[in-house]
Amino acid sequence: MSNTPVFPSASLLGYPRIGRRRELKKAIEAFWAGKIDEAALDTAAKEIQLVAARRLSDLGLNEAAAIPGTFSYYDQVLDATTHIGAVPARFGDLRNAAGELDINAYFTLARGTGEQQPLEMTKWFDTNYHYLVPEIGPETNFSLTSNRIVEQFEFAKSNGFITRPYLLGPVTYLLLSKASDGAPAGFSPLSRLEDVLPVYAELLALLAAAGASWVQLDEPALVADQDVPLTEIQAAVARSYEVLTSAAERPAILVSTPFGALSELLPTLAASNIEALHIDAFKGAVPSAQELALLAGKTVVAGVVDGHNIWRNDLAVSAAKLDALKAAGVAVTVSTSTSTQHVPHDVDEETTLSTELRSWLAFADQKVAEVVTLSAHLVDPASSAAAIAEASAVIASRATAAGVQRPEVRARLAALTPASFNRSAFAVREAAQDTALNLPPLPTTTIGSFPQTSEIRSARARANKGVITNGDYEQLMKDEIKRVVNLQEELGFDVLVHGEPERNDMVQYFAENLEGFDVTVHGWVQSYGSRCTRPSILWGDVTREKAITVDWAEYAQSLTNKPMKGMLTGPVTILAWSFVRDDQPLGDTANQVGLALRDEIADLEAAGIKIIQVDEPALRELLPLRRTDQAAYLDWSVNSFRLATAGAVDGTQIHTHLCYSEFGVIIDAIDGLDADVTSIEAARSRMDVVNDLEAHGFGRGVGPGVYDIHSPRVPGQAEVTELLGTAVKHVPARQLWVNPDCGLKTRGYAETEESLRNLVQATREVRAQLV
Ligand code: MET
Ligand SMILES: [Zn+2]
Repeated sequence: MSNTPVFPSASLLGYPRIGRRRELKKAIEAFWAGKIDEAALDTAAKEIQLVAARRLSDLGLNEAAAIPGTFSYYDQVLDATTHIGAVPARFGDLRNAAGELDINAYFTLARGTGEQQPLEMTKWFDTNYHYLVPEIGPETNFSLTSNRIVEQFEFAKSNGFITRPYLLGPVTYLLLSKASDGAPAGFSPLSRLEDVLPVYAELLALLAAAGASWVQLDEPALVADQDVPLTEIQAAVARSYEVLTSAAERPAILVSTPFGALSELLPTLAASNIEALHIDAFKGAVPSAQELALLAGKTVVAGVVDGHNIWRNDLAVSAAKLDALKAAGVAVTVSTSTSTQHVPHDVDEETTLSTELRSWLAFADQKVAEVVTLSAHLVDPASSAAAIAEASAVIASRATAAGVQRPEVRARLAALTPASFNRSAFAVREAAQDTALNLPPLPTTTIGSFPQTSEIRSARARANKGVITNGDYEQLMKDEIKRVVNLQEELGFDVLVHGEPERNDMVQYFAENLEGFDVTVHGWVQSYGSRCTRPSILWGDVTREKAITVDWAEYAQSLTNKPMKGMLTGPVTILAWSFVRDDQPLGDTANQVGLALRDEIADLEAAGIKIIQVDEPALRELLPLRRTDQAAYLDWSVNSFRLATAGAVDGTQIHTHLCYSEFGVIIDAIDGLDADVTSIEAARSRMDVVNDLEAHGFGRGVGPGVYDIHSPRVPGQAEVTELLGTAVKHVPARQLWVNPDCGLKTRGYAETEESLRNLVQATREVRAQLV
């Protein structure tokens, strides 16, 4: 590059792409259902991009390259996969006549086909966003097979916006990949770096030709400890940015490193010829003077505004960080710590929240304003002094607001002893539960939810609007519970569930019924693909005023002689899927939730419920990205679950459920939960987890999922039999449970019935072979 363009003084790392009213979800799902064609989908996607660009520009991001080109139809990792042509061989050739991976190929990778499972999905760093895992092997042919990001840039440009195209960086791409099915043992996707880089260079050349002044290469994997040795990663980073910066035609390069401090890799990036480096100065720290000296000549894009949580920024603290950077003599500009794809669009939409609570919050649009204010501070401190003082005043008032600290909650926490966290020995519990439950070998069960039909959703909407009475709503839910119970009886399940029709969401439902939380109306964030969640806001001390789930569980149990599982969401998941107060340790907040759940469990037991499942699908999600921080996290998270469950009597069987992760790393923690039975996602990874369970010597009940519920495909009986066959080879049959990977709420009834029927039939087949 001869002349480096100026990096915008205020920018965002990324912006929500689902649309302010989830327009993308609606368009994509309509496309999948065959209700709209590709052209209509394209029009909807363009409209979302345009609305976002106008909004960001109005909010003050009007320098060239300030607006991030982070729109995606499904996932930013899948975007990279389709751009560089990394289609796993098992899909065959998905390219169209023009040699491109078009939108149909794209969705095939995301959703699978009749024969092929989709790409595996796993969580994106310590967020609740899930990406599609690339499968890379020696056979992978890399070539430029999509121009989508170039076209998106051109579209924005034709409307007057010079955006900053986003691409997942090559090192992170390969570090997030897994070895393909055909790869030899020990194969490392990173070994394909040399073959990937030319495709990236080609893409950069196209972006430059289209007029992009800056491109953002996102390298979050560099802030997380990896299995690959650091020296190899350093070499890969150095090599990547040597190749990419030496390309003749390219935009200026910003490398972004969200989710924590860059530490050992900062000098490596500093030594490269990239033009700008983003650092997470919210979760990470301001780099030392020595580190900053290495960055001379580059623009430092300081992520001082948290992109991952919703609290109003302490502008005084951020301004001090920026001042320190400026004083060190670096060229500094202001940004968010991460993409704001992890927060909702706009606090101002939440008119049902109190003005007080709203004043404590900053969603994506408010974060833009914060970034703009802080960039003004760098130029002229006087210009933003009033805004900074106002933020300080609001944050101070939050500390003493009603409900933020409740003396009775604090007293109860202070009185906990080690005994509050322990049950009897497992052998004792097991004997008591065998007597109480009398289950067959390989007991069958489901994870809790049954399809949330449009009738259920519309009943809830009508009840919320007052169109039907609460009594009517309750009756409709009871009818649904009866249908779900009858279906399970008919299919032959051993342990039943009520189906959770009354729950809009497994966390929000509890948030709505506990003190200390508030819920939003429009606060959606993308979870994966077209799926969005609406995280609740945990802002105060948590208490339970009355029983939450007991009436439903009692009613469901009254319909059957089989055991009915009580169904609760665990403290860690409630925290992980809410926006959580940042003014006290997470462990204290988790224990407050744990105590509320403990009371609920006591009430369920009193109502005659013998099996209680406490879901912790998010246990892995909050795991710190640096190994040195993990033990402390696992300690408080596991303890909060134990606090919730340790009040149960020996004969009550406590289940837990985990999904969305590789479990190897947290298997000790899963063991530490001390649940009697653990169900785990396993079908997408084709039972990988049983090796971990075997190696660990996991000794309690376990149900590795045999049916991937994230895709609409129905697993055949033979497929389930085969998965179970694998499972019994690694886990003693007397410990084994049979269940789907996760709840069924996103599925339709037709495919659910067929899949569950196959599951029960396969179990009978495998049971018959047990001796
Ligand atoms: C994401 S885990 C879901 C667990 C919950 N019990 C359900 O079945 O939906
Ligand atoms: Zn699950």
